Amino acid sequence: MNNNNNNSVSASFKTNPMMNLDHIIPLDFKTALKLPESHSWSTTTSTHVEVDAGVPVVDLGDPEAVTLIRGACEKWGMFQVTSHGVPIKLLNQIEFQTKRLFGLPTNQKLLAVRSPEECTGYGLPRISTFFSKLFWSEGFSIMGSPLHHARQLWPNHHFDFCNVMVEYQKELMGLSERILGLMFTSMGLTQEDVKCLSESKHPQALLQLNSYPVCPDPTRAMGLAPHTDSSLLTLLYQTNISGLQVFRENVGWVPVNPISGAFVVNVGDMMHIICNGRFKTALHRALVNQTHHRISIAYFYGPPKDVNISPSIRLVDRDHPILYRPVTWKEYLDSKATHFNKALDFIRFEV
Ligand SMILES: O=C(O)CCC(=O)C(=O)O
Ligand SMILES: [Fe+2]
Repeated sequence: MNNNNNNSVSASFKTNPMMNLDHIIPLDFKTALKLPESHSWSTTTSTHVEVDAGVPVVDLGDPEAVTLIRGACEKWGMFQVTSHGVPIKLLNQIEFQTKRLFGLPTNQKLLAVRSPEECTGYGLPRISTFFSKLFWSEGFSIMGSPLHHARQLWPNHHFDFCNVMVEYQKELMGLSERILGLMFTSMGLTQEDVKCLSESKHPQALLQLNSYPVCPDPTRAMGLAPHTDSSLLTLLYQTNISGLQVFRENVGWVPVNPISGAFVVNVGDMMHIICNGRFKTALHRALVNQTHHRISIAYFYGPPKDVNISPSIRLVDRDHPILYRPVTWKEYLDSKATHFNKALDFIRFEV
């Protein structure tokens, strides 16, 4: 990934006037025996419904995979994927390195804190700025090589961490492209129909390591508040501890139970725009628990920064009027950094 890409996304966060350090520096969770007022949410997080069928699981080796993907994206905006080809050894390595990072003492993690101007490094999730209460979580964001921050954490022992993070991003870029292709095929779109992406040389991606420490009062705490991802698609590896939930209209919050070695695939806002709303963008959140430290690893795959993204004309007709005006990912991220979950409304045509 080149530095240009890096700069363009960080610029979106740089211009966000709401950034302040309270919303960047996480609590020292280990010393908190009680949930502090600053982290106590009035909305209860314990309500969830059980549904007969959960988020669909798609085996990429299944001849029906394309059909299953379409159904899942239309109904849920999410599915879990197995037989994806990413080596289990790499998944174990990234889990190990992520736990190694978050297991460091707080004062050491703060050596790699993200500055208000940047989008990489250690800190609270960026969406914290939109809420008066703080999240029970911490994160570490990476674009390309994490060398700069990793060196601050481990001056002499950062090589394994960096190698695993770089290798993981390479693998997940390949898998993202493959799944994106299957999504387009499932809607009958060819390369020609999504030229803006197929001609592009520089897709952008961000790797986000998330940590949800053991929490003294999980029913009043929030790991990560409800949001949609701004990406084309997100590949989430949630290891074996549950906490992720997806919202379904007329149903409520549905737990997304971990499947060993599987990725959760989220349809992001950019994909929702390209397919003129046919695929849902997944509204999801993460809850915390009292017994297990949970980690997750999110890989956000997006379009090149300055290519106009708009609904494919193949998916626009009398029954499906065009929903969104063209927008670049750069523009959209700026808007999301100001309007958060309302950003799609700002580019939606009046009907
Ligand atoms: O930790 C999870 O399960 C969800 C993480 C997530 O949604 C994100 O990083 O955007
Ligand atoms: Fe997310």
